[in-house]
Amino acid sequence: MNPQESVTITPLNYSVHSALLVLEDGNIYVGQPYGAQGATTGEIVFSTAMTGYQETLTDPSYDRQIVVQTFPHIGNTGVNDEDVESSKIWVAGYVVRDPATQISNWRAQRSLDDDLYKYGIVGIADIDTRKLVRHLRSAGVMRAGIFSGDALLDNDGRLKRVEDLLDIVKNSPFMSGANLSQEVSTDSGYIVEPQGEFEGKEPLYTVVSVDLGVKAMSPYRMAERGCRVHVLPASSTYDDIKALNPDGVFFSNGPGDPSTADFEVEQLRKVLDAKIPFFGICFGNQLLGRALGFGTYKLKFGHRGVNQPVQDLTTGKVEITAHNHGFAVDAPKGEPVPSPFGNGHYGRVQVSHIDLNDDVVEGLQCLDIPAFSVQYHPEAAAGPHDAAYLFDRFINQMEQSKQLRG
Ligand SMILES: NC(=O)CC[C@H](N)C(=O)O
Repeated sequence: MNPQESVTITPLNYSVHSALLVLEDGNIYVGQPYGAQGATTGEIVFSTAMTGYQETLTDPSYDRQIVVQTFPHIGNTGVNDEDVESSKIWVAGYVVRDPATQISNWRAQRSLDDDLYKYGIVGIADIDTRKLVRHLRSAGVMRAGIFSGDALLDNDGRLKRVEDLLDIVKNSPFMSGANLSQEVSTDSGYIVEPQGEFEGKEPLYTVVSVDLGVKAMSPYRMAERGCRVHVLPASSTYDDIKALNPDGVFFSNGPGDPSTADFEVEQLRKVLDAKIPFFGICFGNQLLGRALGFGTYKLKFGHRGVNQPVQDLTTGKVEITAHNHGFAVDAPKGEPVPSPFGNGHYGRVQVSHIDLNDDVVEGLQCLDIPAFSVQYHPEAAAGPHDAAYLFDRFINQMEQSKQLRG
C-alpha cells in the first residue's frame, strides 16, 4: 500500500490480556497472546503449508517476517531436534488460528510453545487466518506488528491507543531495500562431510556453499550424494571460494531484497567467468539472475508453502514443490536469449521453470556456461521431493566439467 494513505480504525474491544495484530493499512485483529509476549514488527506474509511448521520457523529466509499459517491447527506434532533448518527460530512473529494444546507425535521432544518462549517469538492466536489471508492476497503483503502484555500499556499503565501501535508499525523498516545476508549468515566457515552411503569415504566432489541464510537440508542433499560441502559466510570473496578449489559453487536461499546484494553478485560473476559449475536456490537464483543482467521485482504476496505446481520447461514435466519467496527474476520466457550483462557475456540463458499458478519465473539455465538455479526449494524441508533431480543435475554438471578438465 502507499504509506502516505490515511487509514480509518474502527473501535475495538481489547484488554491487557489480548494480543493485537496491527497491519500498516489500519486493519487490526484482536487475538490471544501466543508464545512470548511483547512487541514485534515485520513484513506479514502467509504460508499455505499444511505440514512442516518447524522447518518454516527455522528457515532463515523468514528473518524480519511475521508468518501467518493458513493451516488452522499448529503445534500438534511438537518440536524435535532433527527437523530444524538452522540453530534458531527466525520469524519475527507468528500468527495462528488454533494452537494445539496436546502434542501427539513419537518424535516430539518438547512443545512448540516451549521454543517460541525460548527464542522470544511474539505470536498471536485465535485469528481468523482465512479472512486475514484473503485480505493480504488482495491488498498485498505489508508491514505489521503484534503487541501483547506490557507492550499494550503506556508508562502510566494505561492501555495504549491503537493509533500509537500503528505508528510503531509505520516506522518499521520495509522489506524492499533490505540487505539481510550478514544478519543470518554463519560467522565462520564449517564443513558438511559426505553422508549416508558415502559417510566416512573420500568425497566425490568438493562444493563451496555460500551461506546467505542457508537451510541445513541444502548442503545435506549434496553430502548424501557424496559431496564435501564447505559452507562459507556471506562476506566471502571469490578468492576465499577459489582457495578451496571447488568442483562446484552453490549460493543458498536467504532473506532480504536481492537488488541489494551487489557484493555477492560481483563474487558470483567471477565464479561464472571461471566456468566453475554453479547451482543456486531461491536467493541464489535471484543472484544468478542479477549476475546474468536481469532485474528482480517484488511479488504482490509471494509464494510460500509446499504445494506449488512448477513446470520444468526443459522436460515438460510438472512437479509439486516447496516455495518461500517474495521477489522474483524478471526474465523473458520462451527461446533462449543472450545474457543481458555485457551484451551476451555469459552466452545464452533460458527460463527453465515456471510456476503454473501465476507464470512467475522459477528457474534459469545457462546454455554456454555450467550454471543453473531454481527459485523454489528442491531440498524439500518441508515439502514434496519431486525436485530432488536438481541436485543430481548439479552433480552431473560437476562431473562433466571435471572430465573436461581431464
Ligand atoms: N527463500 C529465499 O531465498 C527468499 C529469497 C528472497 N528473500 C525472497 O523473498 O524472494
